[in-house]
Amino acid sequence: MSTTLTLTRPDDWHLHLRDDAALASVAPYTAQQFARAIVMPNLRPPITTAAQAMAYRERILAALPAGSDFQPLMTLYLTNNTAPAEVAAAKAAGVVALKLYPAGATTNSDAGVTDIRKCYATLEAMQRAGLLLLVHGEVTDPAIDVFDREAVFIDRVMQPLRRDFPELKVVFEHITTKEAAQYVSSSDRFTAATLTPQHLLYNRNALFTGGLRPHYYCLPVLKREEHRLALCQAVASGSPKFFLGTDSAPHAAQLKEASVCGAGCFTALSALELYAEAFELLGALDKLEAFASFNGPDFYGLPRNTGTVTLKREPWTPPAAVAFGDAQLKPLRGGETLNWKLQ
Ligand SMILES: NC(=O)N[C@@H](CC(=O)O)C(=O)O
Ligand SMILES: [Zn+2]
Ligand SMILES: [Zn+2]
Repeated sequence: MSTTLTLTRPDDWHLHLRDDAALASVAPYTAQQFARAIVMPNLRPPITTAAQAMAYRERILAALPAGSDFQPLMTLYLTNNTAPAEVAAAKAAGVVALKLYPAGATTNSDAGVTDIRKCYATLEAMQRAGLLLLVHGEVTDPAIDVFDREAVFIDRVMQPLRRDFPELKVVFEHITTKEAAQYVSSSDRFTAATLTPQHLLYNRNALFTGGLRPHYYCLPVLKREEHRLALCQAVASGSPKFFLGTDSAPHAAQLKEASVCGAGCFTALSALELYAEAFELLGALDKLEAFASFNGPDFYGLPRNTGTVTLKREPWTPPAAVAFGDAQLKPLRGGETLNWKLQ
């Protein structure tokens, strides 16, 4: 049994950093674990222009600890009205991707896309410019069961999108089902997926263990065990189409522990430790480095990082709560023992 794991410095390809005091509270955790992160644009109001993305980037850099070399990779929030000209401006500003939120699908998605066909000219411009499309892959049709919304999204949105823009690079974010794992596995080189630690570690029972557990509630919601197993198989296969994206999504504890609980799990504080636990349970620790450090940059067409990080088998307990601006934030597995520790 190995007691030390050394990896090329990893990146987080799906992250929520929020803004203002919340940003200042959470950015240091990610900067400690990762060299780069894809920063989601679902602020209020959303980041929809290159100029807003550049200003947000400056606020992120200002929130980092002195001496940190962490690099935020910026994204725009795709709307029905995103102009093709904004794609050119985004490209020039170093923005790497646009994010598709079906309107109403998740946290801060009300400004999202109501019909993907309204975005076709913009998607065409992205395909030409080489900007990626990142997708929250759930339909919002209230007639579709919440647990089926990802699978139905594949038929209704993903298939037509892939047919109409075959060379647009698409990341199916935070996949949660065997249907999505299968779809991405059998797709061509223009499609990939991110996986969160919670969807590799837990099935939907975690939401109901001894009572309702709001800190395990995120979207897409945790699924049945057969789906978790399919996700585990996908990452254990070593396929380069799957890579690390925590979807760490901080919400103040008082808003999680409320009659209406916001969707999102905060995992940035111990992300690598949680992934190491998942890969160890799978007997696939040898696949962790490619998942965390190679597959993402290779798909995005960015250089791999240099330098390494080390995880040690060393039991520790992350704090049950940390500061989140003036509020509190409860990390997933806070107050519980983890077996791996980032050095
Ligand atoms: N994953 C979540 O449950 N929440 C995310 C939004 C998202 O990634 O869908 C958030 O911004 O809070
Ligand atoms: Zn999402
Ligand atoms: Zn997210």
